[in-house]
Amino acid sequence: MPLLRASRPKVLVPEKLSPDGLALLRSSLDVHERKGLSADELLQIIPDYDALLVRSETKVTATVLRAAKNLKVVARAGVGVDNVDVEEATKLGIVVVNSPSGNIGAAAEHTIALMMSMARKIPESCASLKDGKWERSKFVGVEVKGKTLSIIGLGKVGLTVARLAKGLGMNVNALDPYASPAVAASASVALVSSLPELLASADFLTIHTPLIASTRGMIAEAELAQLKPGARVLNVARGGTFDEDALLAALESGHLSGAAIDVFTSEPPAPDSSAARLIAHPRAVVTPHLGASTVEAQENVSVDVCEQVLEILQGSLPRSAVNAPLILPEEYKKLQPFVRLVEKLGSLYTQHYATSPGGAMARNTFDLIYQGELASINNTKPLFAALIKGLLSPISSMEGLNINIVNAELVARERGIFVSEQHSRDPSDHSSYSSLVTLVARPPSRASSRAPASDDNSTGSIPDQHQRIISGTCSGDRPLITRLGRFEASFEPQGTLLICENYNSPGKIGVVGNILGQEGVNINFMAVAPVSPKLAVNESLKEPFPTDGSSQEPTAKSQSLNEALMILGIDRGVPAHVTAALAKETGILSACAVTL
Ligand SMILES: NC(=O)C1=CN([C@@H]2O[C@H](COP(=O)(O)OP(=O)(O)OC[C@H]3O[C@@H](n4cnc5c(N)ncnc54)[C@H](O)[C@@H]3O)[C@@H](O)[C@H]2O)C=CC1
Ligand SMILES: O=C(O)C(=O)COP(=O)(O)O
Repeated sequence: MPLLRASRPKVLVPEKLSPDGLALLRSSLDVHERKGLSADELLQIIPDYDALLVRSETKVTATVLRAAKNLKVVARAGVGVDNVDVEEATKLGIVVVNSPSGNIGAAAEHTIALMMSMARKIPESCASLKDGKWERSKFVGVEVKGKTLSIIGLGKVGLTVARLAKGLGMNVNALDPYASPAVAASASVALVSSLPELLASADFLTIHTPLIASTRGMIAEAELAQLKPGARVLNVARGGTFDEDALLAALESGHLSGAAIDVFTSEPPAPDSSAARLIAHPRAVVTPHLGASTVEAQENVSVDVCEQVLEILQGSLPRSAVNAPLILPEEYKKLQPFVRLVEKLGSLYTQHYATSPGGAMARNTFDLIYQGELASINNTKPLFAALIKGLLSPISSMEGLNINIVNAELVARERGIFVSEQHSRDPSDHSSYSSLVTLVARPPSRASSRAPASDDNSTGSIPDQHQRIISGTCSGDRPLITRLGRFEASFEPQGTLLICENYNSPGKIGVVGNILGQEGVNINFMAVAPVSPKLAVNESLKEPFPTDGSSQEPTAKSQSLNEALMILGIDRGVPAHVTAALAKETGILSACAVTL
């Protein structure tokens, strides 16, 4: 049974986040806002937390992540994740999510605001006037209309800047190896194929790429020299894309008329650094990383990542995981209930077959068969991950095991679990259900005689009844178990369930009810699952019912149409001695409690 932590999951928020998102968390999580933590303090307290919510200031290093024993998610309330060691998070199975579009408009508008401020010398004329001066001739600017704005990186922010600049009457060209020509054309942006070509045409140059290997130091001395004398540059993306020494030199030499900078290599910049001298330069317009700092953007990103934190802590798919396989929104909608279902199949398997008394013989090779509409989904990685999580979480402490789409394959490999995923489009296989998922645990002899996770049985037909098989479907969003071993079932895999295999004769419900009553256990619902006629063993193998009142584990020979499963939803877990006592009752073959 999973080891549950007594307290509510804890979320650490070491930076200023909009309260709109945090309010979503407070009803189910403990939210601790701890602004101004030092790196050491963060390291000290991080082991306590299940989720960490950051903006750009907190450095989520490998050391922090390794110390974060309970951490399931790092949520970046913004776009850039360069302050998070995503590779280490991936290794540790920690999901990193961001808000890929919540602050795009804000960053683009800030870029335009800086461009206009620089063109019309707003900051310095404002400061002069506040200083009591009236210096009209000193602050003659330039117009942007008819000028060329050159954009490096025509992604979400770059494209929004392009559209705004077109509205100002600018000519816009862009360099981006991954930009769609159709999208660029629709925004009247001319795509150029080389950086020298882009630089040569720029009156204003702006960069909107992430800080990655190919963009670090991208605009250095040689590139600045290729700009027209008097050109102006902007950086609202990331410090480090421009070489700050070279930028300072180009301003000081007068080659550049201006630089507008929102982001710096080190934030806040060290007092004697080039960045600090850039900030002090009279022709630099600077802001302290304010691109995303609007009320609207902060609400957007806060709500976006807080929703994802909730989703992840509830075991659902995050919509914007940075370190997980991409899943299309329409697939997400279709897959989500099945992710829950498959996790339940795995957990039910482990608790019912692998860890229940008499079921200890572990099997590690599984078929996971998708039938019906589900068979047409190609990206089933979330389902695979859900299975691994379901199989393993009942036998691992929740603290130690943090399985998700990021690390599921690695964990499965390490544990020697092999899963062969099969897609069956044969309509006869899933009868009345629009989609059906079946988990088959292969018997050890067959499992060991084949290569792991290859795909024999590729037709998806269900193997024989001697295997441990669980099938399920979704009714709307509700998962439903439709088959458990030989039994045709229909129950929701939710809460604590007592599963008794018994001879289908009168009085069994009363016997079980009595024993549970003595333990003070309430029964919330009951379902009976008969043997499916299709799945019953050949009648010739059938043995007579025991007459001595003893009950035994069912063998292949004793399996018959006269057996049934009784599934009771109960209000608490039952100790092992109760299931043992139940299994000793006449006509009850086995009893097992599972928590799903
Ligand atoms: N100052 C601030 O407060 C904010 C800064 N940002 C930053 O803006 C940047 C852009 O964000 P988004 O537009 O959302 O990202 P995005 O991923 O939508 O776009 C980035 C674009 O850069 C292109 N790119 C990557 N490497 C390139 C290269 N070597 N040469 C040319 N193009 C290249 C990509 O193909 C992509 O189209 C990020 O660094 C982000 O962190 C975003 C929001 C606020
Ligand atoms: O979203 C981004 O990439 C940003 O740079 C915004 O940073 P911030 O959340 O304002 O610290």
